[in-house]
Amino acid sequence: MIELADARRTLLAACPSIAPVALPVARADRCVIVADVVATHAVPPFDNTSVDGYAVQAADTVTATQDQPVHLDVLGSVLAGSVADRPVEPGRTWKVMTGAPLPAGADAVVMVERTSARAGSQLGAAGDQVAILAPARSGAGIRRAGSDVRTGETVLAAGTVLRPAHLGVLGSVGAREVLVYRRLRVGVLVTGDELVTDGGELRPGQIHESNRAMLMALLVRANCEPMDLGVASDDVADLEQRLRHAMAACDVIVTSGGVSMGDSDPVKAVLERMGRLNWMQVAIRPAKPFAFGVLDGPSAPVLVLGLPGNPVSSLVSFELIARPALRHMMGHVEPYGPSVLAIADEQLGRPLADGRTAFLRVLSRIGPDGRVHVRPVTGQDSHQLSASASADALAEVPDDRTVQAGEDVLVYPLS
Ligand SMILES: Nc1nc2c(c(=O)[nH]1)N[C@H]1C(S)=C(S)[C@@H](COP(=O)(O)OP(=O)(O)OC[C@H]3O[C@@H](n4cnc5c(N)ncnc54)[C@H](O)[C@@H]3O)O[C@H]1N2
Ligand code: MOO
Repeated sequence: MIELADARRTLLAACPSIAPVALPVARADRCVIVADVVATHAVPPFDNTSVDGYAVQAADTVTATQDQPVHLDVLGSVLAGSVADRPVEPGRTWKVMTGAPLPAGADAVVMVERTSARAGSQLGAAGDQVAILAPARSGAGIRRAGSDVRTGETVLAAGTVLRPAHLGVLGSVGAREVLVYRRLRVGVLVTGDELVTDGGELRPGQIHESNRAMLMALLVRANCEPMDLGVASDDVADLEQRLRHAMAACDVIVTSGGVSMGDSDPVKAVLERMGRLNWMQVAIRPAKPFAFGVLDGPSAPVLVLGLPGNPVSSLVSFELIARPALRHMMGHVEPYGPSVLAIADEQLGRPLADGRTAFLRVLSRIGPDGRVHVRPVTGQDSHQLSASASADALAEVPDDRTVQAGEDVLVYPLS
């Protein structure tokens, strides 16, 4: 058996690289950017007002009180998107709306609530007078040019995993497209003669298929574009035909089933004929068997990831081995998910010492101490998917020990 860390290292080293692509900003969420993004202009591009109010010279307002307001002549109104056509001079003011350019000559904006003109009032035409009820500090109510982003500043560094606010930042500096590692197109092929996909009556020996929808959803959550390759029967010709079709359309093919020691595993037979595959026995429970290889696709190399068929094994294999490889190909500097040091609320035992690190499915909660607490779900066998579905994390329990209630344990949130 091979340790998980070694299996992951070997796999990551074998992953083909993917050419970057320029995506419209609105379609780039969760992608990793390839190069630094440098602002070609300042944000905001000009001094502007942060409130609805009156742009003034602060010196004019020093004596203003509720009882003895300062009266200023209104030059007109400036809306966001328009510009004042003359400066503010002593005794004068422009009514300004949030985001409007600060008129020249003004050094403060008095909120409309601190004037005799209440919010929503129409007062703001040239010739009106407004009463200022409180003094304004110089600089109040003003957002300076470049106070968010300076010209020439690196707003996003290469390697950033884009989140919604980053897309906003790209918009704010005028970027329409961004160079990213693109989402991988990943074909999902489940295998097994016993699998029924149409929800119909089960004949003796048959079971309903469960892994395809699960793996496709896991891929979406990993920011990939899954492609359903259907269910291959244990017929070699059918399988080969499906795989060849997939190689033309996909960057990666994920298979489920047929990677253990079974006599008639067609996946093994076909993949071995198409390229060199690495068959691994990873020292983890579940998800021991795993296969991978790089096939010569018609236009580019195609990575094949062979997950075990047992549904829980498939899930755990994806989380611990396949997803890091996909993330690596999509430019993630940190391909592995986050871990949390949690407290075991119950004993996290293992049925037998078999040289494999157990990844028990656990349910987490935040305790009154503010820390993450976990307890195992009931049903830890690799066919007991319904039990695992109620878990939200994997707890790592080394082969040679049991984690006692109250002890710390490393956990990995599930997708
Ligand atoms: N002699 C040995 N036998 C097994 C070993 C071993 O080391 N020596 N390893 C076991 C482990 S661990 C696992 S995990 C499984 C992996 O088996 P395969 O990847 O070859 O998967 P299959 O044999 O095709 O299926 C296993 C099991 O899962 C069911 N299955 C498969 N695909 C689906 C699906 N899409 N939906 C629902 N259920 C599925 C299948 O019917 C089998 O019951 O091997 C052990 N054996
Ligand atoms: O690795 Mo298997 O997943 O133990 O059942």
